[in-house]
Amino acid sequence: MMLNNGCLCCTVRGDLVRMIIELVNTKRDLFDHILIETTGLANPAPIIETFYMEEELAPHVRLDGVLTLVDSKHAPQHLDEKKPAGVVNEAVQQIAYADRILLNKIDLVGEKDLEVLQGRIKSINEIARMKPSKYGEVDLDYVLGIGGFDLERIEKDIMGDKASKDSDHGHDHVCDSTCNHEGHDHHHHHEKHGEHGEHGHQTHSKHHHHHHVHDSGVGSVSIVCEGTLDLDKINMWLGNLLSQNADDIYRCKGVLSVDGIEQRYVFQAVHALFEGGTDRDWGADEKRVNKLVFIGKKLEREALEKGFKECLLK
Ligand SMILES: Nc1nc2c(ncn2[C@@H]2O[C@H](COP(=O)(O)OP(=O)(O)OP(=O)(O)O)[C@@H](O)[C@H]2O)c(=O)[nH]1
Repeated sequence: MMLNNGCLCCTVRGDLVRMIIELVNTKRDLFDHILIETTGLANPAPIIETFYMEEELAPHVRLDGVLTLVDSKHAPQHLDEKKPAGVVNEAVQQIAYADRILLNKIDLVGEKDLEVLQGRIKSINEIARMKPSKYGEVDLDYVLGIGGFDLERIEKDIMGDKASKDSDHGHDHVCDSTCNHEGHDHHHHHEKHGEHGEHGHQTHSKHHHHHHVHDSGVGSVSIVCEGTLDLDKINMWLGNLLSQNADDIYRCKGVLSVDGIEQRYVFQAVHALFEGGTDRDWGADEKRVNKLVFIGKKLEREALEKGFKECLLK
């Protein structure tokens, strides 16, 4: 089925809803997944938002994830395309919203160029998993059943391999990204990254934080900080942050330790659309480490860290 109007926002939303409802009504039980392929120029946000804003869809379908197919050969030139002030180029945007990235046509680029490209992608979207491919050959599991919006998967998504690496290290720091220690304030720009997960964290050991800002102004900021949050303060801070920066915060995910709640509080948001709840209990000996990742435009790490830190119990 084809959506022909080629437009974004509300028009697509209406058409998309009608098309999905039609599929559900005519072919129910005949499909397991629906793949929506956008044009190369599409902003993924209105499509993602459709699944959260259109109540008609909720009983029938749920959004599994956003997969971005990158043409490794031509991506650099698209990422470099300059747009008028305030307009983010589409290639950057499609990477920023992705849960998974398929780095295709790797046979057409050298290893070095591929590494640089991976670094650039990671500087935009630090949490999307990336996989190189030729002719789009990839296990179906990589592209279906992503669970990019599932609250149960938040921790895995935001920490990836880091979760186990960090706990293996047994870090005993109270707070790493919001601490005021001198000398730990390093910024990564990931010019030479390998695969996701091989993030060089061992070398940065204790106090790492990330502040990735791409030329387009789109990047990721993560906060990893042990401590317990005041419920009212974190509620207020996160609520205000997401509503006041609704256009600029594309996606965010987090696991929080909140005073008076025995379970971990997990959340994810797409612009101002927020979804959160408790998941498992904190372990008796488990360090209560808060982890948040923001992907968006004009993110100010210092301000985010400061705001977050003010929500911690003194
Ligand atoms: N060398 C090489 N060629 C590829 C690979 N994947 C696809 N192609 C070729 O690239 C050409 C264009 O395909 P794509 O870039 O995938 O085109 P597309 O973006 O799907 O096209 P539209 O959906 O119509 O925009 C075709 O001839 C493919 O066979 C790859 O991994 N390596």
